[in-house]
Amino acid sequence: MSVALLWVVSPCEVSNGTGFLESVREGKSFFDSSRHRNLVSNERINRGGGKQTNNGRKFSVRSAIVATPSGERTMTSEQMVYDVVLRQAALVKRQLRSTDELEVKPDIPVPGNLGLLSEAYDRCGEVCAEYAKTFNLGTMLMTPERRRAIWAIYVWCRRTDELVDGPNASYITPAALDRWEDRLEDVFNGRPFDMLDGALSDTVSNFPVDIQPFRDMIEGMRMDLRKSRYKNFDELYLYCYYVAGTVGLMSVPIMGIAPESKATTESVYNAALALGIANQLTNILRDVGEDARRGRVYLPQDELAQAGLSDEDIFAGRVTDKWRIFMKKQIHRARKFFDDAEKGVTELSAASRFPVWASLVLYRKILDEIEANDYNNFTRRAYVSKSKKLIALPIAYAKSLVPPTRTISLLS
Ligand SMILES: CC(C)=CCC/C(C)=C/CC/C(C)=C/CC/C(C)=C/[C@@H]1[C@@H](COP(=O)(O)OP(=O)(O)O)[C@]1(C)CC/C=C(\C)CC/C=C(\C)CCC=C(C)C
Ligand SMILES: [Mn+2]
Repeated sequence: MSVALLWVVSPCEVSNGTGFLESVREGKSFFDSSRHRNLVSNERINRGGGKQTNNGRKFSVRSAIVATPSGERTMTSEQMVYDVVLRQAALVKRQLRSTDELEVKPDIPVPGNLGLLSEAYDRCGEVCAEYAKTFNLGTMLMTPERRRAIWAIYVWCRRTDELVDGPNASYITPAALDRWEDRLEDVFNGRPFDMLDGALSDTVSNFPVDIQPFRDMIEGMRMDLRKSRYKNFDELYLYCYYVAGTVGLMSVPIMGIAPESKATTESVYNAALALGIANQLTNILRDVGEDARRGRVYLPQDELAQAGLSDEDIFAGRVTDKWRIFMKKQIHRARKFFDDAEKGVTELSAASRFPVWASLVLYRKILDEIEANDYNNFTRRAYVSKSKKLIALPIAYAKSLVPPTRTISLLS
């Protein structure tokens, strides 16, 4: 049945006594206030209006963890995450290889609802334009169907991130995140709660997007609530997958792999995953000081200790030689993930390559800026100036014109 139709009389709205118009109003009010407003109407998720499950949490990559009787894991985070990559790649392979050939189902023209759906997408576009200007500009080259689908996913990710990072973060509990996950299930079942969810419902009914990366992003937010230290890189990798690698897996089914590409689907998904990991590692390296002021240290504890450093050094914010050597290694690792990602961007459909190259080139430059700041990421925020962005964008555009590999790829 049409998403738009279910949207009007959705069981969750009925059971909550909230009507369609109220949901729409929620979506609208979302745009009324300025940058640091509450992106999610937390009312419903906070007050427990959502469906309850018998056993609390349901699925996530955690369920794929193989544990010994003593509770130890027998797989690395990378192996666990690879299962999700294979699952998403298989879903896409079952459909057509490229969304160029993918039949985008037309919205069922229910009078009055078509306009609402397109209004919902427009609102997603507005959020995207406000929060991610350069990226939004890049999406302008994509086909309208893909562009609006990416907007809808962007908005869901942004709202999810805002739950733990936004103005209402201190009220967010694991139970609230469970309800946000129930709401996600409703989105995938064609029962969106508000108009922004409605756009996502429509997107996931048109493109071969698996729900698992979405669930996993919520799992990353749970992790942020319960954890402020990471024992080693394996633990950090899992966190980075949850909050950012997932974005790569959500985006590729929309962006599409070029029909002429001979790269394997898995290799493209691996590259997408790598870009998410690279971005998040960069984000962590940029925000060391800011995170420390919130009592958080994302850097692997064992690597800090090996470098002769501890949390105290980070809280004190001293840029010492030990710190510089440590940071050089961390930056080197992040760059390797960017290198892995680069191998896959060229395989994407032509119009999708530019926004990805643009975001890759600009995010990667943050690492150069950390170096230029002599590794002071305690009190100086590394950022890419407008002029540097202006120089980088034509380079990204030129890269996007390089056609995909035409021979069977050996990309891992
Ligand atoms: C073309 C493109 C970049 C598409 C992605 C669009 C999209 C759906 C973005 C969602 C981003 C988002 C809101 C994620 C929520 C979690 C989060 C905030 C992660 C951090 C992003 C940086 O944001 P910011 O600097 O604002 O962080 P603060 O919250 O302020 O701390 C992340 C670091 C991760 C973002 C991850 C990506 C953009 C992954 C991109 C990967 C692809 C698009 C796959 C490309 C395909 C190949 C084959 C390489
Ligand atoms: Mn954030």
